[in-house]
Formats: sequence, structure tokens, C-alpha cells
Amino acid sequence: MLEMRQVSLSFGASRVLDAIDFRVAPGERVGVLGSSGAGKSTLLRLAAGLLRASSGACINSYRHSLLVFQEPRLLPWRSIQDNIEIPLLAAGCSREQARARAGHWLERVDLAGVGKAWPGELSGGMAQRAALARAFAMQPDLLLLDEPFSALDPALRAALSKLCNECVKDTGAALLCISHHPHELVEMVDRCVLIAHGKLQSFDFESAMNGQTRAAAADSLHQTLLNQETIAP
Ligand SMILES: Nc1ncnc2c1ncn2[C@@H]1O[C@H](COP(=O)(O)OP(=O)(O)OP(=O)(O)O)[C@@H](O)[C@H]1O
Repeated sequence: MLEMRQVSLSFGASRVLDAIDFRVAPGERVGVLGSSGAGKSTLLRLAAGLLRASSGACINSYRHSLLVFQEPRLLPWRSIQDNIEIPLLAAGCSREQARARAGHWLERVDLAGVGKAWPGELSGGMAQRAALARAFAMQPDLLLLDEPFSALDPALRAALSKLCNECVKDTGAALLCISHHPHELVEMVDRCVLIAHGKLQSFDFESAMNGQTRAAAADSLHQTLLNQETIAP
């Protein structure tokens, strides 16, 4: 369980999160939306333990939380296979285990056959798939995605969101995912929170769908976001 109780976080005089209460239960998939600078990455970094709350309590009792960034962050001087194996070896896997797990996940993200390639030889989409394979190979029980596909073109972004969604479902990991694209996010998560002016607002798909499709819920979410950006606190 990830639980934030009355968490505030400020950078200097600027309060980014203001007394928020927030939970992600095991296996739950939660989306995070908000305008640029609203505090989405701050929320994820707090969950990952990279930032400390200025006040309140942030308790992350997941065994292994893993943050995937917007850029793949592969080691450029090591092969793709090595990039996946190195964190596994560091976590205590044997060489055989690491090799087998890396092979499995490379195949799962459609990169079987490129294990020996260098990161610089991969396209942006392939590199991000390798980053996903590296993340899933570590068997996280909480996956934190900080807009990992936003640098890709829309078709590739949709394909990778779908692949990532399938992998999350296969592993049963909990998911906390930032996106600027409500229509993709509704396919990936059970519920959403919107960040604005330091506060969280829950967005319930079921009531937004009102018997309609997820796309209709995404339209409603998109409209809520637009309103947030035009309405002062
Ligand atoms: N290390 C830091 N030091 C000072 N200010 C910071 C730091 N990290 C973030 N901020 C500020 O906190 C606010 C929230 O930043 P954050 O990156 O969480 O926003 P975001 O919603 O993820 O934005 P975007 O969608 O543009 O990535 C911004 O005003 C940002 O400038």
C-alpha cells in the first residue's frame, strides 16, 4: 500500500502539494493528470522516495517500487541485454536467472534478437520498450510511470501504452501513471486523480461514463482539465 496522509511539499516558498490524502492499493491502477507544473512528477518522486514531504506522512509499504522516466535512461556503453541484467545482478539474481529473465522480457516487448545491440542503435520506441523490459524484469509491485511515452509519435505512444497495460495486468503490479493524454490513460487505469493548486481531485470513471464508453469518460476528463486550466483557485 502507498499512503499519503495530509502530505504537503514545498520548494522554497512555493507549495506544490497542499495537505493531500492519497492511496494506491495493491493491484490498483491510478492515473495522474494536471497542467504543466501542477506537481505530477513531484507526487511520483515522493511515492518513489526521491523526495521527502515537508509535512504529513508518506508511507510506501510496497516491496519494490520502480520509477520509469520519460527518457529511457539506458547505459549507452552496455548492450541492451546487459542493461536489463545489470540491475537484476545488483539485486542478487544469479547470472542464469538474470539472463533468463532479461530474455523473457525482451521477447515480451518484441525486442527478441536485439539483446546484443547498443542503445544508440535503437529507435526511440525500441529504447523505451527496452526500458520497460528492464523495469518489468525487476518484478516491481508498484510501477511509477512518469510520462514514459510522451516523446513518441501518437501511433507509437498508443501501441506502447497498450503493451505496458498488458504487462501491468499480467504481473498484477499496482500502477501510478502520469499522462497528458486522457484518452490513452482511461485505457490503462481504474481511476484518476487531477492535481491543481496543490490539491488532488478524484475522477471516477464509472460515474463519468454514465453507461457510455471509456472514450466518453475521457472526453469528460479532458473537459475537466481544460476547465482547471482556465479557472483560478
Ligand atoms: N527540485 C525542485 N526544486 C525547485 N522547484 C521544483 C523542483 N522540482 C519541481 N519544482 C517545481 O515544482 C512545481 C511542480 O513540478 P512538477 O515537475 O511536479 O510538475 P509537473 O506537473 O510534473 O509538470 P510537467 O507536466 O510540466 O512535467 C513546478 O513549479 C516546478 O518548477
